[in-house]
Amino acid sequence: MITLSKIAKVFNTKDGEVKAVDNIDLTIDKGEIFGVIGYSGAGKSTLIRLLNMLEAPTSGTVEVAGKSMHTLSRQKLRAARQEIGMIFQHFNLLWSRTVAENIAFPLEIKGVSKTEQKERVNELIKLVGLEGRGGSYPSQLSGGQKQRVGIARALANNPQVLLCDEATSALDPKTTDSILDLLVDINKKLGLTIVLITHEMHVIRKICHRVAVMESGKIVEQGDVLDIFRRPKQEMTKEFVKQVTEPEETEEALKHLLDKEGIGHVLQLTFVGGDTQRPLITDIVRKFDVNISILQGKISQTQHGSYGSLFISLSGEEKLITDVVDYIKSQQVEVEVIHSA
Ligand SMILES: Nc1ncnc2c1ncn2[C@@H]1O[C@H](COP(=O)(O)OP(=O)(O)OP(=O)(O)O)[C@@H](O)[C@H]1O
Repeated sequence: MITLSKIAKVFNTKDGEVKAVDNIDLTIDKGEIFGVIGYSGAGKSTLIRLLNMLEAPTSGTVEVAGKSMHTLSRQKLRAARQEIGMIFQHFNLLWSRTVAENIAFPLEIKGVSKTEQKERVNELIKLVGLEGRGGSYPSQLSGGQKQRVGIARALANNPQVLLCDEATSALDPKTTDSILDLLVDINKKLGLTIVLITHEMHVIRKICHRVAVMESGKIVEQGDVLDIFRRPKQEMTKEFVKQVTEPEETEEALKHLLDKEGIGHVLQLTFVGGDTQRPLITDIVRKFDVNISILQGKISQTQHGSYGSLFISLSGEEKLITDVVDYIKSQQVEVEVIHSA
């Protein structure tokens, strides 16, 4: 659905050139929810804006839904953009228009008849769960409801691609989850390809199929979300994965435990997919003469299955500990000794 080849965007500023996007190649499949994660300044906004030509590339090519976006005339670009909806962090609604009028706006521009507009707006209001709010003004809505209007408006022209620019960053965690659920629902119902940018790994974990990690204008790592969780390679990726698997409290709690006398060996086990339901700890206790204490554990759900990490402490003879570690490895569960007694 989307192919970027050797795409670059250089801004000329008073202080010299800024390479916001630096020679990126990227392919996104039809029907996929693809996430781009990175810290502030990594180039995510510029990258997503290159997809609908809100930014023109300095070099490289952009293909979206079969069109070479970078070659289109202004008029053709306007038509091509109807295949690409976009939603924003601060919603970008028209404050003097009602919900229904906001959603109808792209249809008006396209010259759709009033009757058809009304029908389509009603469908969209239903799709995003805003029944009964068509006559309200944006100022009368909560943040989550405003984003629902943004989504309905972005879908008005039946696009093939939806771009989400930090769409949940202004929302509280519960509202974020309800908007993410809506995006998954729309992706499934309409087969829509979704590209989102975020600085929160929670967003990636919850809805994305694949993810690219961006740093200084480049993609430093990309892959299936579950694989990236299982084996992050780059330091930057490891940091983002930790946001979800080892939040600050876990780190603090572990630090506290590791400082204690007689904590023994501390192992971090990582389970993926069906592994999370296996009675591995029971197996270890039955097979080996060791004592196990469970220190911390967490299972997270991704679009492609579950992912969990468990911290345990083991006490027993040195040789036995090695045997336990080998046994865990033989069960295809990732294990790392993070503290030796
Ligand atoms: N219009 C512009 N003119 C000059 N420099 C720009 C422009 N837009 C972005 N940049 C620069 O390009 C780099 C990437 O910015 P970009 O906004 O794409 O990053 P980001 O990852 O989206 O960060 P944020 O989440 O903070 O927006 C930054 O160094 C930024 O200062």
